[in-house]
Parts: sequence; structure tokens; C-alpha cells
Amino acid sequence: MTETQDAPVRGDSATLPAIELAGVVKEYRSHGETVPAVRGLDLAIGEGEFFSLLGPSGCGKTTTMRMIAGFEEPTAGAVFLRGKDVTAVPAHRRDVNMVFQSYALFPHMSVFENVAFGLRRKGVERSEITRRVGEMLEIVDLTGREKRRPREMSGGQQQRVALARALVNRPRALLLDEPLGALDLKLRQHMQVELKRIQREVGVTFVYVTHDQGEALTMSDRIAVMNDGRIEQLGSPREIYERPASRFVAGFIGTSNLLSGEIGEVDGDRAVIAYGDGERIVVPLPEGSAVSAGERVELTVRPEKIEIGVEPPAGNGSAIRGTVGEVVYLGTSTNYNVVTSAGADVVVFTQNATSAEDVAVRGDSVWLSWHPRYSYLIGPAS
Ligand SMILES: Nc1ncnc2c1ncn2[C@@H]1O[C@H](COP(=O)(O)OP(=O)(O)OP(=O)(O)O)[C@@H](O)[C@H]1O
Repeated sequence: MTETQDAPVRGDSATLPAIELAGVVKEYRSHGETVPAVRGLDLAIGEGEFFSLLGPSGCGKTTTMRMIAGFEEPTAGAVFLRGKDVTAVPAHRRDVNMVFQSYALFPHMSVFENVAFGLRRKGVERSEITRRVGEMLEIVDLTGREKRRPREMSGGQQQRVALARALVNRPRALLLDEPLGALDLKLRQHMQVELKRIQREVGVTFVYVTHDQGEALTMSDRIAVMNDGRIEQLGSPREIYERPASRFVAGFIGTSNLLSGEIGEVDGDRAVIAYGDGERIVVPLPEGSAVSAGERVELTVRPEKIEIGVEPPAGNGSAIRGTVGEVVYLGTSTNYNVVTSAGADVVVFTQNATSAEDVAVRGDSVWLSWHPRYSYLIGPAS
């Protein structure tokens, strides 16, 4: 695929994002009705970034990807590749390649021929084709399999052929739509690590669509969490996991505990929530937050941040009481399900690093405690 030369460029191309969406809206027409798929996206993806669009089925990930590729035209807004407005440029003239879950390899061609296909079509010289295909097969760890047919290879190997076939054209960006969806769990986890390595080696911008939060956390530099055609949160895996910005993100990424209570007192950059019967939860207040005493709020805390014990904890962090329900021993960790004094279900993960003994058993009264920095206010209680 060739880069468009005729589109206007905005700004200095060295500092421009690889991909930019500005006010992008997509509505489909189906049986006389309008289906809103993307409701106004503003997004900039950096050069060489591994960027994931993550969200549940139907949230608009594939539509967004297809608009970047040029397979769908936005209803409103613009798509830029390296500062060039490509909104009206057809897919084959955009400098991006796409890899699908179904691989779409040519079954009658060898691995070598599959990878060489695009270069041959472009009329690249034979010795150059041999060199570039060889180099690519080495990167995807398939040297020596040149003569095989796709059906003689495993799913993971076929996916790597598809990757090599897309990357050999040296696209500016590679768009991957659930590329590991057809693989079993173990192979998928192996391929996640492989994909990240390959991306680092070739330095190409990857845009990755997935509904699997573990996959997005493992590979991405940044993740856009999408819900109902909008971006709910955009940030590094750590930011999104540690500081979910909404109830949706907290629930979608990993396991998270939702608690609610009434603000008792606001003390500078933190608030103390009165909980249950004289217990407390301390929450840091985000800058500019305007909560006041008496307001009911909702907050989240991750299971691995909570300590569980039978004695009241020392210190002045969050400390609430509960009763232990199910205790699940998982080898490296134990999960405790606890019902708090205010009736909320809380999950606690403890690492079994030093002790083989469970801290508490079903029916025990326990204290749950955590440092103030691990509570995140996510809005008014519903
Ligand atoms: N060609 C189409 N015609 C009408 N509606 C469509 C079309 N393609 C997608 N949609 C609708 O647009 C919305 C977004 O679809 P999209 O495929 O982008 O979601 P997704 O997040 O990629 O989902 P999945 O993970 O299931 O692939 C959905 O409501 C879907 O039903």
C-alpha cells in the first residue's frame, strides 16, 4: 500500500502523531434506522506506540479500526495519518496494513509465497524479496518453514505468517483486530509476549483491538477503554488498572470492589467516609474535586491492596469490618470473600509468600484495611 502524497499535511511531520482521530462519529443505517457505533472520538496515537482499543462487544472498536484503515467512512470528523487528512483516501492508498483473526492466508501458497505476495505485486526485485521475506520470517521465528503450506502449521504459526505478510510491506501502522481470538489460552498468552517483542523489534505503530483486558494490559503502551461508542478512559495499563476513572472501567478491568458511604469530613486533599458502625474509609480527593460533608459517594479498591486480619489495624488508613464467606486457596494466593458491616461484598487477594496458613476461615469476624492511596473516588453513589 502506498502513502498518499496529495493530502494536506498539518504541522511538523516529525512530531505528529502516527494516527489521529478528530471528532469522529460513525452511524450505520440498518433497516431504516440509525445505529450509532462511534459517538465522537478524539484520539492521538504516537509513532511506534502499541495502542489498544479495549471494550465489550459492540462498543465500537472494530468500527474505529475500520475507519483508520479506510474500510469505513466516518459520518463526521476526520482521520489523519502523520498529519495528513486521509478521511477521503481509499484503504489501498493508506499506509496501514490490517491483520485479522482469520489470518486470511492463501492456502495453496507456501509460507514464503504468502509473505512475498505484496512485494511481488509491487514489483520489488527478486533478490530484495528473498532478503526481506527472510528477514521477516526470522523476526517472527519461522526461519526454515518457508516451504510449508498454511494447513501444515499450527494456529500460532499461521498467525505469525499473517503478521510477517503484513509487516514485510513496512507499513507505517499495523492494525490488528482480535488477532489471537482463535487460539487456545496457552498459545494466546505465548503469542502476546511474541507480538510485543516483534512490535519492539520492528518499531511499527500497532493498533490492537481486543475485548480481553488481560491481553491489553500485557502488551499495550496505552489503552483506550471504550464503552458505547465513547472512550471512557485513556492511559497506560498501570494508570487504568490503578486509577480507574469510572465505575465501568473499574468493573471491566480486573476485579474491583465498589463501596459507598457518606463523606464525614473533608480534610485538605482527602476525605474521610464514615462506614458501617464507626469504621472509616479514607479517600484522596482528585484535584479540583468539590465533594462536601454529607454527600454519598462511590469508591473503588483493588482486591490485592486490602489486608485482612482478625485484629483492628494500627494507623489511620481505611479500616472496615466484615465477616468471611468463601475462602478459595489458589496455591500462590488465597481469595477471601467478605461481607462488610454495611452489607457490601468485597474480594481480598492475599499472596501466600511466607505463610501456608489461612489468615481467617469462613464465619470469622475480620478487619479489612488499606492505605488511603488505594481508594479511588469514582463519583456520587447511585
Ligand atoms: N455494518 C453495520 N451495519 C449496522 N450496524 C453495525 C454495522 N457494523 C457494526 N454495527 C453496529 O455498530 C456497533 C459497534 O460495532 P463494532 O463492530 O464496532 O463493535 P466492536 O466493539 O468491535 O464489537 P465486537 O467486539 O463484538 O467485534 C454495534 O452496535 C454494531 O451492532
